[in-house]
Amino acid sequence: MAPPTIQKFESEEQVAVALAIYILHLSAKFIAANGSFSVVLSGGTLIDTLRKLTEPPYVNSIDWSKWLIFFLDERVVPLDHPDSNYKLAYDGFLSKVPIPKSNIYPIKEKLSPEEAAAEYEQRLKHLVANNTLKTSPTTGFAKFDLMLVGMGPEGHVASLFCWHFQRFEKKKWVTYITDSPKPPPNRITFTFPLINSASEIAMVVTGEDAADAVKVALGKHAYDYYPLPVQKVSPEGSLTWFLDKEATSEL
Ligand SMILES: O=C(O)[C@H](O)[C@@H](O)[C@H](O)[C@H](O)COP(=O)(O)O
Repeated sequence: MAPPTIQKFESEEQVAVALAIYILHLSAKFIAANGSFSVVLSGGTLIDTLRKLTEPPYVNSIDWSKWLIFFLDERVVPLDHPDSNYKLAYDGFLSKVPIPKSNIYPIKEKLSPEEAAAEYEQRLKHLVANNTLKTSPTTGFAKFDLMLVGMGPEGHVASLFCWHFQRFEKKKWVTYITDSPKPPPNRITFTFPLINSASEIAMVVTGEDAADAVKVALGKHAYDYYPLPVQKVSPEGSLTWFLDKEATSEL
């Protein structure tokens, strides 16, 4: 992988603008090349940081009909539950842009975490088989155009946490956790091999809660210790960090 691009901004507002411009360009590039743009969303504060995309001039400059939306991790709750990442994304972003409903891929309800993970993985494999999604020629995993990844204060990404075995998964595309240290406990999550097969990953990290983990991941001692989950994000394509001043305050 090429070294990551690290973009630091004075404020979260500036991160939101820069992220909108970055996504706008990628959307145009991938749609011109393939006729579609596959985007994977995290939960958390990322959804609010996408708000500029729902406003002029960005909202009118994107061919939303070509977007495909997936979820990097999801809480195993009904889709209208306050803990649902789908609900968070729908209320804060998806309901404000004209992406066709059939292009949005939430988890299936009323399944156990294990069943929900297996079902999502099967659906992704089906979308690869019918050429809706691309495949990485090197890994054989699905190759998403863009993953928008947030980071927790202790360095987790997706629902891949420190001291939990899911972060070591090598074969599955999607796995599950029933004792997530961040509530709620039942979740499904993309695995690192699937995450790292992506063309583009944006690590979007704002706020002072993230400063310690940013220092570990990007500071001069980054490789002296056992890596945080965020340090395992290393895509075949490009990795771009979007950071505000608070998140970089310990660097
Ligand atoms: O289910 C979730 O909570 C998320 O998908 C999770 O992986 C999130 O991206 C990070 O925890 C960062 O969250 P914050 O941006 O809110 O700190």
